[in-house]
Amino acid sequence: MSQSSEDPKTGSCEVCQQSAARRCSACKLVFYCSEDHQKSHWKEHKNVCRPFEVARCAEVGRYLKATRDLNPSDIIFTDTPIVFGPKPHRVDEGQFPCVGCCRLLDDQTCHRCPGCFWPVCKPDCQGIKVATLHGFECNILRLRPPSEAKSFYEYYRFDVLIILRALYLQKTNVKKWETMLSLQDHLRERGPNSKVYKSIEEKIYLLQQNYLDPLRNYEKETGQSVLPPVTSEVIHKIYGILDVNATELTEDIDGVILYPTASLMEHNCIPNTVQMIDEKDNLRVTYKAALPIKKDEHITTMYTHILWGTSARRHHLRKTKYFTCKCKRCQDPTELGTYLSALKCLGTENEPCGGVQLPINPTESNCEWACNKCGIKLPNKEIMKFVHHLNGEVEKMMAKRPKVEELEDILGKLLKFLHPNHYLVYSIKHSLVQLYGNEGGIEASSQLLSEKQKMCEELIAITRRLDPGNARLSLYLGVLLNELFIAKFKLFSRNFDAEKKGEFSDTVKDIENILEENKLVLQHEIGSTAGSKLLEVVCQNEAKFKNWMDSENVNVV
Ligand SMILES: C[S@@+](CC[C@H](N)C(=O)[O-])C[C@H]1O[C@@H](n2cnc3c(N)ncnc32)[C@H](O)[C@@H]1O
Repeated sequence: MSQSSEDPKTGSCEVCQQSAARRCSACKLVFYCSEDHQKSHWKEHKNVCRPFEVARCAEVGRYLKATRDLNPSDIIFTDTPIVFGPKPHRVDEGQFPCVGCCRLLDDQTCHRCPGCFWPVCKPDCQGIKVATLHGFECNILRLRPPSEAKSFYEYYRFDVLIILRALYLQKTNVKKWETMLSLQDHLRERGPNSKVYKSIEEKIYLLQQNYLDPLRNYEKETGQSVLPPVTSEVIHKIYGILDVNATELTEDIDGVILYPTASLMEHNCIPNTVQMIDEKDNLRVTYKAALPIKKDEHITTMYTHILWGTSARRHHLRKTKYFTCKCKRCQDPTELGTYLSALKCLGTENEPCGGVQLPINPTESNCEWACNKCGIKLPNKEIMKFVHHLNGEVEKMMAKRPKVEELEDILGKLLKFLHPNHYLVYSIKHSLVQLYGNEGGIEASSQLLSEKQKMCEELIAITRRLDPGNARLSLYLGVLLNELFIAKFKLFSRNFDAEKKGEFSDTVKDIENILEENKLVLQHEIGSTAGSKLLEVVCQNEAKFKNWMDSENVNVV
């Protein structure tokens, strides 16, 4: 039941294996040679066919609802992109995308597309020639009249390219064009008085002046029709649709992808699906159940950052997706018992009482915070200002690839004010565990390894609570499990006494379980470069561990 990058038109009949052109219209994954064979196979196929339907409610609009019980790892659907391209937001400095494949580049003296001279990762980048990627827009970009020298980022406005790609759908795939226009655009919230409207107007002006007007002149001169006429309202709509629905790629590829079915999924801060994008299969996405999903339950995904605290997540969702989230995590001041946003209570006159400050009602913007021990209250504004300041300090530090001492220094400062599970503390500790024992080529002390092990275990516990189905944090968890393995294996091999082999069987089992769990967790990341690299490392570590066991003659049944 595998699908190739372009959905095949024929296959072999599920019943008689003859060549077949009739496809199941629900899942589009299986073929039949005749109606009779399709009908006779339905009793069996219905158990694996598309397990959801599109439903609608006043609160959320359209959403996906399970039509049968689903178990973790069950495939819910796969989707191919409607459109893919550079992010629709301006790049002002730093890295910029290759116009062929959106891989990030940082050297302005990079290779150039021979047609339009825009930056590419390599002269033969696959995307340059693909019509729906750079192929079509290249013809338009090269019509731009020579202009006075502008700075690199002012000239190469990567943010408008995705609109040209979307407009091209009118010519290449009317069905995709119509599907795109049927998606939620939130134009009401993005009206003329909004901040976003003004920035889109600026983009439309640029698009018109530099690309669409020269194109219209070209069409007049040659009598060819390249693109149907388009109004600025339609361009506003497309930007709205992209901002509300598109999936962002953030690793080494820096683009956005709009998928048809995935765009109908509802948000939840505890998502019950995992999204797997296959870079090697034309960015096909597969959604699998991450948690058990009962028939009639909503099938959900995550639009924001799972490691952000409630206030930051809700702010992001309000500003970019125009709704307020009311999920279980958002309503719980402790965020599922993780205390991810909690501050230490400084009590009165900076005399700590040992309690923690938590929002009284986190779904109410501007809610007061109160200590869970002494009850002292603080205004939301004060807390937000303080956390914002600390966040700035952390971002500044992380931008310069800090060393262990610098990370420990900022961690010490954060821990004076924040709960040890606070998300800023989590991010510093996540970096620290990767450096402990790996810096400077010096053999780590057993004390440092024990510290590393303890930190990994604490972070793993938080990660599991936040993301019980490994829907979003599998790479984070994979890194932690790998560092935990390193610490435990080093400590074990140091303390190992060949005379007392039997006493170590629990430790061996424990280490084997960590490796096994990590291989399962990283299955979710197999389509990403970082995930597949880490999986390779885990497999190498497993081989090292087995070799060591063999060399020491340790046999645990
Ligand atoms: C990607 S679209 C999802 C499909 C959309 N409901 C529709 O009818 O086209 C995102 C939009 O759905 C709505 N939405 C998604 N999750 C929601 C939630 N948990 N609560 C309220 N609205 C939600 C918001 O309007 C959001 O901007």
